[in-house]
Amino acid sequence: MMALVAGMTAALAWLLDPAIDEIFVNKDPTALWVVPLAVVAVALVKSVADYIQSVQMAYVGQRIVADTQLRLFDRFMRADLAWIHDIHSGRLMSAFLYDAGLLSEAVSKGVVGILRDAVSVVMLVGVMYYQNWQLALVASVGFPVATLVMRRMGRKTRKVSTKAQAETGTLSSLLTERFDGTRLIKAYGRETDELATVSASVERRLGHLMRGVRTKAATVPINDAIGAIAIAAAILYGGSQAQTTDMSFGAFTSFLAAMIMAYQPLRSLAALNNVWQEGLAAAERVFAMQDVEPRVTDAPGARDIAFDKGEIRFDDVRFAYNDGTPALKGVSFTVPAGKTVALVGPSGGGKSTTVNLIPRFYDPGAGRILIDGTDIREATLASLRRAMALVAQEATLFDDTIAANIAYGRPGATPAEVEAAARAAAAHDFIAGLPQGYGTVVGESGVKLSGGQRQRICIARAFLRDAPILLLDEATSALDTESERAIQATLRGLMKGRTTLVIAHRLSTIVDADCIHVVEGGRIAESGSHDELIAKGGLYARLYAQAEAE
Ligand SMILES: Nc1ncnc2c1ncn2[C@@H]1O[C@H](COP(=O)(O)OP(=O)(O)OP(=O)(O)O)[C@@H](O)[C@H]1O
Repeated sequence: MMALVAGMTAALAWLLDPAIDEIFVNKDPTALWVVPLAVVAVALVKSVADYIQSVQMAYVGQRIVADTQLRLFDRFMRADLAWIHDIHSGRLMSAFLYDAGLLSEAVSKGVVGILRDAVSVVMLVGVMYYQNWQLALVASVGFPVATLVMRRMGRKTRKVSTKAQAETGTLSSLLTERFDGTRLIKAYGRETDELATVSASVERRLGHLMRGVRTKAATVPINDAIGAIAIAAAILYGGSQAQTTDMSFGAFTSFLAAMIMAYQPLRSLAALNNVWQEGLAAAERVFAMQDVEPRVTDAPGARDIAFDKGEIRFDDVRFAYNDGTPALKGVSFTVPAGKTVALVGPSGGGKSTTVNLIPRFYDPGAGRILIDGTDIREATLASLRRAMALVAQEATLFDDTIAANIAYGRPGATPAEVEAAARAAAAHDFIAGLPQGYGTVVGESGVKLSGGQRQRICIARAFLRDAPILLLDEATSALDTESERAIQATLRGLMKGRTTLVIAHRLSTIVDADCIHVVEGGRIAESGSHDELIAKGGLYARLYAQAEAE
């Protein structure tokens, strides 16, 4: 298709020769009809080919965007938590939306356009050489200069585009955080300051983009100037030749037309080179993200293990986050099957870290974690995580129906099963009271529900998951005492018969636990039942007394 478009473009230029020589010089009456008809026919074929090519080009480009986005999303979903936390969400978003778009431009306009224009130029230059090779040689002096200009401009575009992308990442992070924190911003009256912060980033981005625009805008006029000089040289040389030799008027006009027509694709080649450079820079960034291999993966020879009892054993587990500061310095404890063990202790002691190691969100630096006597690294990630339900502090909901949110951990659950889980979580009554019942859409992150209602839906989700291990991360910390008591009752139902590891700040909620470990400074400082620990009069007793006083 590309060759057809280019061929037709060259054919139009070539047609000028017979047109002028036969019609105007020889006054041939047949040519008067044939040549215009040929022009129309050639133009028609070119138009149709142009249309098909445009659609094809756009499809190729958009397909690449879509495929890149899907590959990136798949990568992000499988990436390590540590990687996701290290990289700002804005960078992920801008790779997803901005870089993928640049890539598509580069392919749809860049690759295809560059090929098409290059073919056009070669064909038109062919016409020039065919008509008069000496003249063509004179006219070609502009090419090397134009190429040099293109290369310089391309490099500049690439540099500026990388800066603009970095700023796009910063801006999307800023925006996401500001939108999430609207309540905070309003409460502290910081709207004007936030506008200043965002506007600084928007202006910086505009600056980078404008530098790119100026480079791109300068490319074409510079090449035009070079082109004008080359055309002038051709006219000068051609004109002087015409005066001394027998070069026909038609041949010279055809030559000049080919030359002028060759400048159009040459101009766009220069512009396309910039698009291409931007695309290359975007491709580098996208591929760098795609190439990050997750470290938490199925070990070679990992098996699908059906953990049924769920006994959890930590065996001298040590762990440090990426920055190197140790978060766990040798933790050993056991959660017997079906029992409840609580982790308490001062903030930053390492409770959440301990819990995060069980589903292998991170892998320990040293030591082992065993479930039912098997090292969790011997199981596939899927089978390991199937054995547990997580009720986290944040009460994460997606903007979907209540039914879909409850069934998140068990897709394909029947409406009756969803309802049974909701009843067990004491959520059925409030859900039934909503106008759309289980079909109610909860809003972004569940904004349309109260904190307690969100928490109940998360508990219902865990009920439906029906896994032998239950990880509770301060599940009730966001609630008032009354809702907390109500939720505690439903949680007790959920914990029954399951191996439960619970993190709680409110010590009153874990008095019944079979065993309590006090985690401090990455170590277990004390262990025992509530009564034992109170009797001991150590850290737990002090924390408990403090909590009571509040
Ligand atoms: N993603 C992270 N990257 C680096 N360091 C971290 C990260 N998460 C936690 N830490 C550090 O690890 C230590 C243990 O944190 P952890 O969240 O496990 O404590 P915690 O006992 O759960 O605290 P809290 O009760 O306040 O939630 C802290 O010193 C914390 O600063």
